[in-house]
Amino acid sequence: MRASLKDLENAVNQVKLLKKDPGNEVKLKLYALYKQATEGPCNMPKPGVFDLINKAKWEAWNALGSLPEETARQNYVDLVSSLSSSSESSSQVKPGADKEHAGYGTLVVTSEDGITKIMLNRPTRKNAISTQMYQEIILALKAASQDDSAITVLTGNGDFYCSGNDLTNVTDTPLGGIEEKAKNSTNLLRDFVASFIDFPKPLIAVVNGPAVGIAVTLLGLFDIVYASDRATFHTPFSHLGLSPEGCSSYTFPKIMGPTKATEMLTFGKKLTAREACAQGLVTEVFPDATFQKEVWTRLTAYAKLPSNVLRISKQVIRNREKEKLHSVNVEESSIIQGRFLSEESMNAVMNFLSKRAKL
Ligand SMILES: CCCC/C=C/CC(=O)SCCNC(=O)CCNC(=O)[C@H](O)C(C)(C)COP(=O)(O)OP(=O)(O)OC[C@H]1O[C@@H](n2cnc3c(N)ncnc32)[C@H](O)[C@@H]1OP(=O)(O)O
Repeated sequence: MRASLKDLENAVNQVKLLKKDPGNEVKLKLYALYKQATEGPCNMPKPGVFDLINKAKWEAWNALGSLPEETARQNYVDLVSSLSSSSESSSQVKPGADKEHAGYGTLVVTSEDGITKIMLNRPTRKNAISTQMYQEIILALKAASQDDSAITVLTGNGDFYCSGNDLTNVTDTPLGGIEEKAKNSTNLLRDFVASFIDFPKPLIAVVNGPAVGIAVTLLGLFDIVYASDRATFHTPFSHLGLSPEGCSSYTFPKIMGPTKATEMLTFGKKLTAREACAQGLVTEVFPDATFQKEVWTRLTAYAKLPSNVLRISKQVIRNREKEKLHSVNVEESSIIQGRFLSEESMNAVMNFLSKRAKL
């Protein structure tokens, strides 16, 4: 039986529920099949050469030629069905599933032995931070700040800690266009960073693998940073036409001195875990083979200390910097808003999306 309009509608809803991001190529295919199924052959003028995202969409749709609408509908439904079954059968590690907090799509949040663990859970995208993940981290930090755990840990699932901002975040441009997108992204970035500045209890980063971009800059706002010796620390802002964020323009020079900070933030020098430790960004490095065991043993012992005094000590150490950090965050966010709209930044993102560039 051929797929009906109702089947198409159901498949569109199913796409929103996929547990795994299907990747840009599949998303383009879905876009093209949907347009073909609902509007017939491509009827849009070809976008200009710099409008790379719309050009990619146009090309995908146009490539379907005169494929009949019913066939496109069927192909769309079949493609979604294959994505749904592979997403259901994918077995991601979900430690502590019995203590898991429900309601997160991009994170696994667990509380056990006085520790709330927020684990970035997009391992097939190297834990890149999607818009949804930014929002969920804000919510998870808010919940953790009010729960009865003594400490909170941020870590990554899979071989990466986090590959930074998800570069496909720019592709869902709202009706207000790219300016509105830049404004929304900047507001989200500002609120996201603010939730780290304001976090009231000890916040520990368990850096299980490479860290990129905003995942690195934020480390200056953590109270302890433990790293596997496999981890690397890379802030390729200039390569991406972007400026420093996460309060790093203030915290990095304080932590490592202005010249080392410049090598990282301006020139994109990638540090090994041992180099990052020597520069004070990382607290301690562990061999990867024993990383999880050693770190969790230590954290479990720390979490047994009286939780009120842990909060108070953190606040004594950090509070006098808070106002300054908020003003740095506002300033950095406003500068990066302009960078998002720059040709340098747009070209870098497009090069990544069209697979011409990788770090
Ligand atoms: C809204 C606030 C904005 C705040 C601004 C923040 C600034 C930053 O965070 S800048 C840093 C941005 N991040 C990057 O530039 C990293 C881009 N990724 C890479 O260069 C590479 O993927 C990697 C070096 C991280 C890993 O390379 P590797 O060969 O090991 O793996 P891949 O095959 O490339 O990755 C698997 C899969 O994941 C996708 N992916 C990885 N990182 C990102 C990302 N940051 N955004 C979007 N997608 C990412 C990658 O494309 C692969 O996808 P496919 O399987 O579909 O090819």
